[in-house]
Amino acid sequence: MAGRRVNVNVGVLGHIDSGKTALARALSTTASTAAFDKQPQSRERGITLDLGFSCFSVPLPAHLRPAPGAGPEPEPEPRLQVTLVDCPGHASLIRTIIGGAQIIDLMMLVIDVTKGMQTQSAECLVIGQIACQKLVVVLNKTDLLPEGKKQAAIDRMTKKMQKTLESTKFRGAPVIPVAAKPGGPDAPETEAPQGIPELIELLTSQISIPTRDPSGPFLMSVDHCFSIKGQGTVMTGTILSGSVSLGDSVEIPALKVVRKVKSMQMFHTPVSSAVQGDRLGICVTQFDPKLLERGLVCAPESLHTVHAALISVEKIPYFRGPLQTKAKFHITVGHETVMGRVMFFGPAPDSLDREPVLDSFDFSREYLFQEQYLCPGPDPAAAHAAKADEKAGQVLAGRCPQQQWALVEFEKPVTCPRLCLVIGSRLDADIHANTCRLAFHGVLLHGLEDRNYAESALPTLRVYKLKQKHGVVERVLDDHSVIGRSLFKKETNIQLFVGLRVQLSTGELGVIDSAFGQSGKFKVHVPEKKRETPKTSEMRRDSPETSEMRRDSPETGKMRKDTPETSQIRRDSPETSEMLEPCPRPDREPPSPHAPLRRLLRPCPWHRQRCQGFCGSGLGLAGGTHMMLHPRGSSSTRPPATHLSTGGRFLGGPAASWPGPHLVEDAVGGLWSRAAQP
Ligand SMILES: Nc1nc2c(ncn2[C@@H]2O[C@H](COP(=O)(O)OP(=O)(O)OP(=O)(O)O)[C@@H](O)[C@H]2O)c(=O)[nH]1
Repeated sequence: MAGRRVNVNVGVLGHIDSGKTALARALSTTASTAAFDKQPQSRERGITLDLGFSCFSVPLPAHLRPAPGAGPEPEPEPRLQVTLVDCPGHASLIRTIIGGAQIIDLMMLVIDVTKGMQTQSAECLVIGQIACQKLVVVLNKTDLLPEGKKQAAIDRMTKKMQKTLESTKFRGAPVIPVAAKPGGPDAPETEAPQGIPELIELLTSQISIPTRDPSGPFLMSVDHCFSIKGQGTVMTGTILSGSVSLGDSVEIPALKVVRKVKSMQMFHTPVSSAVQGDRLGICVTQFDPKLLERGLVCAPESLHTVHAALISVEKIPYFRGPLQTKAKFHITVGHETVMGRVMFFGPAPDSLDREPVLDSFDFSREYLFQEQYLCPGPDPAAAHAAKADEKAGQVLAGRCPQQQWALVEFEKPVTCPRLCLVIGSRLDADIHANTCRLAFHGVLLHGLEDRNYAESALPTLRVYKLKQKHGVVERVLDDHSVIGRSLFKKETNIQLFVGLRVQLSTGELGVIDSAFGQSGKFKVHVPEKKRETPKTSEMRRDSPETSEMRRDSPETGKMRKDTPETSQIRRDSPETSEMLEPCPRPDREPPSPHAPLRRLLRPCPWHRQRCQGFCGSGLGLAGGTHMMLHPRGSSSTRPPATHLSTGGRFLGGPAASWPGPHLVEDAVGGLWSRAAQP
């Protein structure tokens, strides 16, 4: 058995034909069964079709040796084994590239020096940013540069690459020139590669050994599977977590098959155990290799097969266009890529600034449904996204939350570990279009294993839509109460809304106290003392100004139906944000926030058939108002817009910040509505 070597995985990524395989070949001393385009199809087509693995080893550099006295006694001649993961460059093989990038510790981005950054080099850089911590840029084919101008051309390209990296997390990464196969394909094999010792020196200086953890469940990503006569079936791959020893039982979860480990090898050398980060071949018996091309092998029952997942999501800035709810993407989860449909959602408005949590999903929190992923900054997609959500009434006052999530529903179940990387892409996009096909990335926070998750799990997901409607203050009863109307129909059971918050256009917050009469009117309690003003009567429903506005404004009617205009107004109104603050009403606790509302929610159009209203939109309260139609800063002499908002729970501004002293006639409502239960 071989002694332990320190193994690191270095990915070789780049545009097609940049010379990745030639470079891996020039660097390697040992090839695995799947290296250097050994597949007959690869040779026929002259391109890499699958991940290729090969390795070289060097004396363990001083900076990687444990300090004297720290850790176990070092071996007499410890070595660093660098496993090269040669990824395909062809655009159609991006899912293989994504799979390869997830098992590497350092990425070599190979650039054809005569061409510079090309489309797939850029995609590889994006993948590297998501999956990898360190980068070395290799400028290949320097032999093709004219002799007299070689150095100047290399310097120019080095500068260009450094500039490209400036806006990435790899800022300041080293750039090195080489010629992996001087003279090209027709050059004699005796033609020595150039710059390889320098590259090896650079790589060893850049490598840092990630903390390897032998504890935790064993998980290995398998990239090749083949049989050896008289021995059994060999699965080769990289250990993603835990460790494995001879005689252990391992499961192939996609097939629900458990087998015992008969023998193991690392680059042709038998070993008795292996840990996280090691490149390994596991031999088992009685398993047909045709059943598994690539996938996962794990400790029995340590992985889950999921039909949908809740993921933390981040848009890839280079992806053009919006990320829309209901859109389908190619979703890569670990080493599997399947089609999936997404629904985006963000934090409730009162927790926009919460720090992102990337290791769990909190079902006890409330979330805000989003028509689209919200982009910060001057991204063109940002404006688009904001508009769509504005239309849908999902306005966060122009703010972008710290974290956004998505529910991904897979077209077929995927087997994956918890907290694994997820990448969403548009692999059907034209590969010649020179655009980034990678749309978003994230972490799988919670997998939904039940096939009937729509009925069993989704109702516990508290995703809401923000809705609003306008109402009218009909008359003032006393300093602390008013009678409102036009929020409810005659037949509505107003009792269900008692305790919900309303906000007046002048800023006072109130709470629905009770029904008033039989015609859908209601009594509002306003804790803050309102100021009597002659304006009150002027602003009554029967004031000519008011009725005129009502008649003439088509928007008014539309607002009542929660149309785009409604949210437009929310955004333009200074009061909007106040509606979203916690409500001061220490003397009275809100009722159970959502239970009474559920009956009144209508199903989300998306889930109508699926889960009978999983993210159903709520109904708004209150009727329309002419005041709402005046944008902020309007020169109109009319009073400011009036808001009467209600919520599934109390949302309002602290008492000290309540603005206006007036109680006015008209109102706008808002509702932070709860997803309906089926
Ligand atoms: N002149 C010259 N040609 C090179 C060099 N390196 C590679 N090539 C040639 O470039 C072509 C592509 O090389 P590969 O190593 O197959 O490129 P690749 O990036 O692995 O290709 P894919 O994996 O299919 O994307 C081959 O014809 C190589 O002989 C080099 O340093 N100089």
